[in-house]
Amino acid sequence: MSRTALIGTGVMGETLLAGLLHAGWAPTGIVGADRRESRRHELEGRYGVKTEEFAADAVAGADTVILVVKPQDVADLLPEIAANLAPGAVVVSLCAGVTTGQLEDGLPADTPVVRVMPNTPAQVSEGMAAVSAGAHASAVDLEKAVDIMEAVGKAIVVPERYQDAVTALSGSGPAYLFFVVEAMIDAGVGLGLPRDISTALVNQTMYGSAKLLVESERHPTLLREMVTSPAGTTAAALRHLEERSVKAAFMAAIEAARDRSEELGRRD
Ligand SMILES: NC(=O)C1=CN([C@@H]2O[C@H](COP(=O)(O)OP(=O)(O)OC[C@H]3O[C@@H](n4cnc5c(N)ncnc54)[C@H](OP(=O)(O)O)[C@@H]3O)[C@@H](O)[C@H]2O)C=CC1
Ligand SMILES: O=C(O)[C@@H]1CCC=N1
Repeated sequence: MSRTALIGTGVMGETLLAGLLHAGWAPTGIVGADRRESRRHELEGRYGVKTEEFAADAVAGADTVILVVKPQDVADLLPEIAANLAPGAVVVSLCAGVTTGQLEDGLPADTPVVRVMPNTPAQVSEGMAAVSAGAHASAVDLEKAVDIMEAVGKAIVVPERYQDAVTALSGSGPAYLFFVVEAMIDAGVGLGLPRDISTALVNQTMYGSAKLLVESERHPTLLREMVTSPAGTTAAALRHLEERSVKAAFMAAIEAARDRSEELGRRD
């Protein structure tokens, strides 16, 4: 029976764990590693998976090892798992900025490594992941990572040189949209709406707009123009956003995220 080790069970690790189980993966085939005892009990109780305190114990006998620790923790983790990695095991890293080359350098020679950038909508099976093969990963190894991510949403294969941009766009992307949602809810409250009513209006507007964008397959500019009546309310609002260079601010913000991803990849 195949065994998957999940190293790091914080926000993204738990998202993936829950998504895989929801997609029908057997809990007996997954072992999680978490250093905190209370967290291990929580995960075992909630998901029925086995857990280990030490990553080295979790990877022993695993054919797939998924790394979901903070990028800053990767350097300490690699020697720990390298010693116990089964021959031929694939290492799938979801860690922002960390390159396949850095991972390969810290793992036994020829270890197949796949770099993935997921996002949190995977919690509701609507994730978007980009997947890139390392130097020793075969097509089968790459497909294994794609299968894992397709269990919790969509996945595309991209050249690794795109990964920092992907991280900035779809990895961090949900946070930008939630930021816009927060701003709109606060604006509604500012206009005198009760917060629960403002929240219901904005949440469904966000959901409906996303669905319309995807299902209609129309360009967002067209969809925006459909809302913007001549000399109407939307035109008045959009003029304010343009005067305040909101699009440029988004571009600069996403460039900053890309730069930070590159910087995380330069850490020792
Ligand atoms: N959150 C997101 O939306 C996304 C996150 N990612 C990536 O996922 C990774 C995790 O992020 P996130 O889940 O947000 O962070 P969290 O801090 O929530 O989770 C990381 C977890 O890893 C644990 N950990 C660290 N070292 C070890 C170890 N040696 N053995 C076992 N567990 C360990 C941490 O434990 P402890 O608390 O004890 O340190 C923590 O529980 C990052 O690399 C991030 O770039 C990628 C895309 C999206
Ligand atoms: O903020 C971060 O660094 C991680 C990577 C992408 C989303 N969250």
